Amino acid sequence: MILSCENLTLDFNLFRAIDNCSLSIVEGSITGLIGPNGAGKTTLFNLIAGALHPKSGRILYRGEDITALSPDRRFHKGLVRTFQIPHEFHLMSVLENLMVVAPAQPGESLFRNWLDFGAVKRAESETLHRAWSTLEFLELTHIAHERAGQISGGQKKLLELGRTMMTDAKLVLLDEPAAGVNRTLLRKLEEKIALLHRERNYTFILIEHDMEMIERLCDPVICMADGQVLIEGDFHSVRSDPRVLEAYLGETSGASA
Ligand SMILES: Nc1ncnc2c1ncn2[C@@H]1O[C@H](COP(=O)(O)OP(=O)(O)OP(=O)(O)O)[C@@H](O)[C@H]1O
Repeated sequence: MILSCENLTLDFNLFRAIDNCSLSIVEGSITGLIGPNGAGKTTLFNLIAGALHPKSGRILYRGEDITALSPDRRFHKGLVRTFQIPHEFHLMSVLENLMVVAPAQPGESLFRNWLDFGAVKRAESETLHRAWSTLEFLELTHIAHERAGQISGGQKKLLELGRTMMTDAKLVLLDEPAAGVNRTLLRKLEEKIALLHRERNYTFILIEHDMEMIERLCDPVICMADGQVLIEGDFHSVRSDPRVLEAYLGETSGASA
C-alpha cells in the first residue's frame, strides 16, 4: 500500500464532513474517487495533502505516519496534489512554468552561487532538459514559448500534469481533471495519465464526475457518501451497487453516476 487512511474524522464546526473514514491505495493503481456532491471527496484530498488536519485518525504514506506533516513536507516526499502546485504563472512561458517547479536549485542561494557557479549552471541545464522532455512527453513543444495565461483550458491541465513530472511525484491527487476540458484534449490527458501510470509507475487518485473517464482509467473505484467509504470495487460493480444509486439519487444537486 502506498497510502492508508485510518479512521479519519473531520468536523467543520458542528458538521461532520469526514466520518471515521478508512481506505487504502495500492501502489501503482489509478484509484477513482467518486460520490455525490458533498460526499467529502475534496475534504479527504485536503486531509491527504495536509491542507487540513483530522480531528482523529491517521494517515500512513509508504508506511510512515504523515498525519502531522505540513503540505510542503508531504510534497517533497512525492505526495503531490495537482493544484497544490500554484496555478500557472500567466505572464511566464509554458517552459518557464515547468522550470520553476523543479526542486530547490543551487542558484537559489547567492552564497552557493558565488562559491560554485559551475554547479548552478549544471543544475539549470538539467532543469531545462527535464522541462523540455516533459513538453515532448505531453506533445506541447509547439507552445513552449507561449504565455501560460494564453493557452487553452485543456493545455493548462496538461501543463499542470507536466508540473508534477518536474517533481519526483509518486502519488498524485487529481481533483476533477476533466472539468472544462474539450473532448480531444481530454483523451490526450487520459492517455498521458495512463502512460505515467504504466511506464513511470505513478500512483493516482482521481476525483471525477465524468464517469466515462473513471471507467476508462480507474481500477479500483471507491465511492464515498456522507464522509465515509460506501463501497470499493471495479467500476461496474460499484456503479451497479444499489447503495451507490441510492446515494446519488439522494443528492439534491443532481450529479450523474
Ligand atoms: N471549509 C468548509 N467549511 C464548512 N463546510 C465545508 C467546508 N468545506 C467543505 N464543507 C462541507 O463538507 C462537505 C463535504 O464537502 P466536499 O467538498 O469535500 O465534498 P465533495 O465530495 O468534494 O463534493 P463535490 O463533488 O461537490 O466537490 C460538504 O457538505 C461541504 O459543504
